[in-house]
Amino acid sequence: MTDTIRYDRGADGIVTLTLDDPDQSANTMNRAYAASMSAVLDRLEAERDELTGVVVTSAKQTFFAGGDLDEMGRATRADAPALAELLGTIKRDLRRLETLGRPVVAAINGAALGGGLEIALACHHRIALDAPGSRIGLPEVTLGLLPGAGGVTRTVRMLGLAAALTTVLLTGRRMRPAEALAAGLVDEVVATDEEMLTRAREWIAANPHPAQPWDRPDYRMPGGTPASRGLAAQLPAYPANLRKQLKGARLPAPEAILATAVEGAQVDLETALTVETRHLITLLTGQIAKNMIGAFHVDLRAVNGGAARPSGVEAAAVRKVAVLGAGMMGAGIAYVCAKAGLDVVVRDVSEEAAGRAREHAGKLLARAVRRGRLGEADAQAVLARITTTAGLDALAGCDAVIEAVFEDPALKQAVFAEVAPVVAADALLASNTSTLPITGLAAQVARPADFIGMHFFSPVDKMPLLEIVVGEQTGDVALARAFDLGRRIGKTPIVVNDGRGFFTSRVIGRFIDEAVGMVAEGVPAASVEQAALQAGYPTGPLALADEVSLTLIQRIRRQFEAAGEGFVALPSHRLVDDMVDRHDRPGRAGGRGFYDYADGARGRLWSGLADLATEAGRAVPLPDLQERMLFAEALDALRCLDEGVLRTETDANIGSILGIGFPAWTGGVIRYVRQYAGGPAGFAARAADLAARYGDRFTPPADLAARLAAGSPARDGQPVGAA
Ligand SMILES: NC(=O)c1ccc[n+]([C@@H]2O[C@H](COP(=O)([O-])OP(=O)(O)OC[C@H]3O[C@@H](n4cnc5c(N)ncnc54)[C@H](O)[C@@H]3O)[C@@H](O)[C@H]2O)c1
Repeated sequence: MTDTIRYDRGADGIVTLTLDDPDQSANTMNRAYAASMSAVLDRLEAERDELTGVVVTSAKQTFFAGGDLDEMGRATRADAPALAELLGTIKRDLRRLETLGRPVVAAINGAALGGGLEIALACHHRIALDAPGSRIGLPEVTLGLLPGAGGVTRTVRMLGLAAALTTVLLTGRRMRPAEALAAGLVDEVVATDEEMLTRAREWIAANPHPAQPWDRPDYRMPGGTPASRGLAAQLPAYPANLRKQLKGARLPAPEAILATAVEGAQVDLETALTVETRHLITLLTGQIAKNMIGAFHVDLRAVNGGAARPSGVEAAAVRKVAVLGAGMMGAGIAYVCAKAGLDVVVRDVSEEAAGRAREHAGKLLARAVRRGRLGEADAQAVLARITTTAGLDALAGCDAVIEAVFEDPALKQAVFAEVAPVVAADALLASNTSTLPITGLAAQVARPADFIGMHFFSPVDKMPLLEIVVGEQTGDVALARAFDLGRRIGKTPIVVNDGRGFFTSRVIGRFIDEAVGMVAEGVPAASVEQAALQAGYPTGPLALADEVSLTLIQRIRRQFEAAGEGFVALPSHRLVDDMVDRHDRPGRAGGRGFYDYADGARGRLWSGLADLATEAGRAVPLPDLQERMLFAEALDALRCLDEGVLRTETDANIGSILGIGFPAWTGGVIRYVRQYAGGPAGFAARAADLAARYGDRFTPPADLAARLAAGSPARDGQPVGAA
């Protein structure tokens, strides 16, 4: 088997273990690692008397990437014994390392996430290099897993139960080295490689006989053990607090992490490590970890790697961006572009209006400086890259235009006509419209091949998705350029074909329609909101509708109706009209919508809602409430695939989770169809059942099961949304 760890013993008796898997771009906890680590430990133990200490470091850009997700993502119940054995070997060797009787220092030269940090936790001292992009943490929970190479066991013993759970294990936070230091995960942060190795040697010299805290006779768990009086009094509240944090959603990984931590804190270290393995294997062989690994490891890598970028197309890199409109979106787009090192010129109707983009950037930058994420000089440099104007001259030389004026086709066309003669002759022309078809907008533009949709999400600095919309005349160079620009500013770009609302705005509309429709039927609004949160949606649909604004929802629907194009009247339309036209409840910005708002904060659901329903207090079972929302979106996503709006399932899955809050446990909207109990056929049967009860919009595509049959994964878990 490949040797993945180099062993070098210096004249000073210090052994440097260099993690360097020759077959992979990053080190992972695969079988080759396990075999190499066993061999290394045999040798360390044999040479112990001649050794001064050990430094563990890596030859890769990242220190160590973590578990072998490709293998873990395929695990079935039949693989459980082999997995348990592999985990057992990995943990036994890390235990041998920390009980070697010689000082062991982790020289963390890059990202140490998951397995990487778990190796470092088995060292006596951790020094992290403050490398750009370096992140430290245990993000397993975000993949539906738990840290199973000692990560739960050691963080609980190092930080205490409460701190380990709330700062590291349940958040899955990927921390910068300075944050990891503050959280107590590393002991030192240094600026250079040399300093890291010097400090490692110094620490070894000063600590010839170290032991892990938990191996010392006087060890006390920080914050007490579950048996101690203080913690015992708080423990019964933990599951309830977790439920509250998850807004009632039943997610197996956080629950398993809590169980592992509490159980492990009550037993000796060896037993705790076994408890961890047992819980990890349950998660690994279940469906939800597969869904999440599929989305956040496989799909995300494919999308960011350029699966949708036209291959072999050369596209000149964008250097100077014109942003038209300094509203909420324009200001956000200007900020992310400047932050990525691009020059930005923001134009609005007046100097004052345009200036809001700089104010917005100034606020975000000041916050980043306050939080220690950015130096003052760097912040000033970002701000200096943003120029604002009401004129045209400053736009000269821009090689991309991103338009974010009001959602009005005539206005959008007018601003493009104004700026096109001023910017570079081959500048990319992009609109951030959220619903208007790109082909229609391009019709009035001089260079339709360079025209494209770049649909950002609010707030732009936080939301990772970019939906690139290809119009009928959009050329491959424009697509490649938009894609490269998206990656340059740190976004995950999916690529879709044109259509009203494209993919994301259209499908999220079905979620809101279905929820509002249930309120119109007489389902209590609070039940609808709670059902969505328990299904794993990050926000209730009625709160979301208020956020979007009911006036906008009404306007978009009327545009759609006017355009014909297969418009279907829905029960929700009447309710939205009632809210806006008769009761003056336009949504959050207007201070009143489904909720009341005071001083910008969301208050209670409006008490008048029940009076607008056709029936009082309609009882719909919880699984139906949840699946009406999930299915409404999934069925429309399938239609998007049929109509060619969506080009790939991968884009659908990533776009649905990152853009419109489709529950992450599903692994994305099409994976939801595939992994539903009984596979696509089971999904189709349940859709037919919903159609019989609630309306034709749930009728599944006739050949769904056959169409999705290829590559359909075996299903061996239960959907949690209906729990
Ligand atoms: N709000 C969202 O969540 C969201 C999300 C994605 C896309 N969008 C789309 O982004 C666009 C802008 O939305 P927003 O929420 O930022 O709107 P906004 O109302 O906050 O800002 C629009 C800005 O455009 C400016 N403007 C108007 N006419 C102009 C002109 N002739 N030249 C230059 N600037 C002009 C206005 O002064 C205003 O500052 C819309 O097309 C919208 O559909 C919005």
